[in-house]
Amino acid sequence: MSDEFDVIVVGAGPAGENAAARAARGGLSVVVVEAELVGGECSYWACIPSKALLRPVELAAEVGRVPGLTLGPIDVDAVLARRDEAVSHLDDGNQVKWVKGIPAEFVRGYGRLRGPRQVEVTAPNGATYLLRARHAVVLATGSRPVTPPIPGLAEAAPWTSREATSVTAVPRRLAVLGGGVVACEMAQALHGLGAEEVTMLVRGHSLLGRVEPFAGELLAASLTDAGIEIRTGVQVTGVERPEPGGPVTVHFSEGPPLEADELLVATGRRPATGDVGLDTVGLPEAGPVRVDDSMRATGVADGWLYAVGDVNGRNLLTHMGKYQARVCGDVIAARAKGEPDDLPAMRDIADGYGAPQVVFTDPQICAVGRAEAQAREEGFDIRVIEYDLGAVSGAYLLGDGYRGRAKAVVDERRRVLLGVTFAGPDVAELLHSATIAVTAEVPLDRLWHAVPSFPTVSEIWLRLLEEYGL
Ligand SMILES: Cc1cc2nc3c(=O)[nH]c(=O)nc-3n(C[C@H](O)[C@H](O)[C@H](O)COP(=O)(O)OP(=O)(O)OC[C@H]3O[C@@H](n4cnc5c(N)ncnc54)[C@H](O)[C@@H]3O)c2cc1C
Ligand SMILES: NC(=O)c1ccc[n+]([C@@H]2O[C@H](COP(=O)([O-])OP(=O)(O)OC[C@H]3O[C@@H](n4cnc5c(N)ncnc54)[C@H](O)[C@@H]3O)[C@@H](O)[C@H]2O)c1
Repeated sequence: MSDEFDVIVVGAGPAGENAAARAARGGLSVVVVEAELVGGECSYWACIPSKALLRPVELAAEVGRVPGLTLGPIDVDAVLARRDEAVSHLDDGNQVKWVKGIPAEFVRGYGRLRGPRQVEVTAPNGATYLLRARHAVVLATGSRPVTPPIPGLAEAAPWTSREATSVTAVPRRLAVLGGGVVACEMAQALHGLGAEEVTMLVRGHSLLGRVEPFAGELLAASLTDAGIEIRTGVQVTGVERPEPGGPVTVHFSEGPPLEADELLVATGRRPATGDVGLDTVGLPEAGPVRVDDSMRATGVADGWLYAVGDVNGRNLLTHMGKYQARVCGDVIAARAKGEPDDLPAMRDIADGYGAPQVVFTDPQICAVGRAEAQAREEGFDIRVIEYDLGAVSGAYLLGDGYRGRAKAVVDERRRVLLGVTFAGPDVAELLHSATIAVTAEVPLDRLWHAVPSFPTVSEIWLRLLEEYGL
């Protein structure tokens, strides 16, 4: 194998894979370096297994809302077996084949920058060798979970999202530290799969900090109704697990301690930059790799370094990492060939709009664009419209007691949408309509002519526009 390529991609999660594919499509030679499994966190320990665990729980909740259907107990072994299928039994053979077919060279090993355009790879057997890039190096190393510095926490061997998504025996008593996306999704999944006592320990006063407050409230009500305990405003002061594999005890600044069989720590993630040689190219070793809208790292002479996905800290979401990667691969190819590098598709615009995100709980929480508070902070002249999703015929027909709500933030000056949030069962597929409306800045008077079918949940669009006065 040659040691020189047009492009070196470090990290083969969804972002790295897509950057490599686009650069190769542009005619460049590419090598992909991956330390663990091609497909990254998303494929094996994050998006895919978590959704495989949540789906039966969500479906069970839906069945419970439709009179005439009787729900049997969930066959947990079958659910775990399907999860194992979904993560290809942690075998990335097919993904490696895919990378080779891009075409790209693939090497298994840990990559570190070693000065401009150079990456040192440490192979699984410990051998090291150097790769050189003629045009660009793309860092796509993802992120790692954060463990807060709580006395005794690290020693208590808590679960991260990896252990939670690869669960083989559901614990009877589960404590969950955090109130964000991972905490909510995994609390609901594991509770639905048999964890009898699930206690969420939330530092703040609401779930899902960044979304519209009503969405977090609806989700909290649903989790509580299902039997999950949510303790808000708690401060964890210490954790103990005297016997490895034995019960874990969580201590608080106030009130009695909590004993559980496992403790899941879901307190955010940080970009995986600690040990990738950023110091050798004059960048800070910690924190995200700052990039411009062509995904090129700022502060690097000659502009040969790029960063896509979680590692640049823009939006820690698979679809956003893949989008950035498409921009990045195309820009690198254009620059390498001396072609125009500023075509409309060659800049990251979507991250600035407010990335679309679905939280796959029951109810699902979907949002795109700016929430009301953010729009106000940014000084927009806004009007807010809200509507009860349960009052839409299509939603009513989905089941009894459908609880949901929608909210839209309108830029009054231009009469376009700045942001939309849906919370309710089965609303995930609605989100893309909102993403199009927000991204394309469709005037409300034009949106009025996008007639939703009857009786679908999409009629929420009609109701929101009527609320606005159309
Ligand atoms: C539990 C959970 C559920 C999630 N669910 C969703 C979801 O439903 N939808 C969604 O959009 N997002 C979800 N996310 C977020 C999503 O997983 C990430 O945004 C996504 O994986 C980021 O992709 P990436 O390619 O940047 O990084 P990763 O997927 O983390 O991949 C990075 C790759 O780089 C490799 N690597 C790291 N350092 C090196 C090195 N020095 N040399 C060689 N290789 C290296 C790693 O081994 C890894 O394979 C979830 C996250 C978690 C934790
Ligand atoms: N469906 C999805 O799209 C999906 C699912 C899971 C994860 N993700 C992505 O993965 C990333 C990581 O998710 P996450 O839930 O770990 O992070 P998060 O940022 O969503 O939530 C972190 C939570 O931990 C709390 N917290 C932080 N430090 C704490 C401390 N010291 N003590 C107590 N609580 C503390 C925060 O208040 C917050 O509630 C997110 O950015 C998310 O976008 C996406």
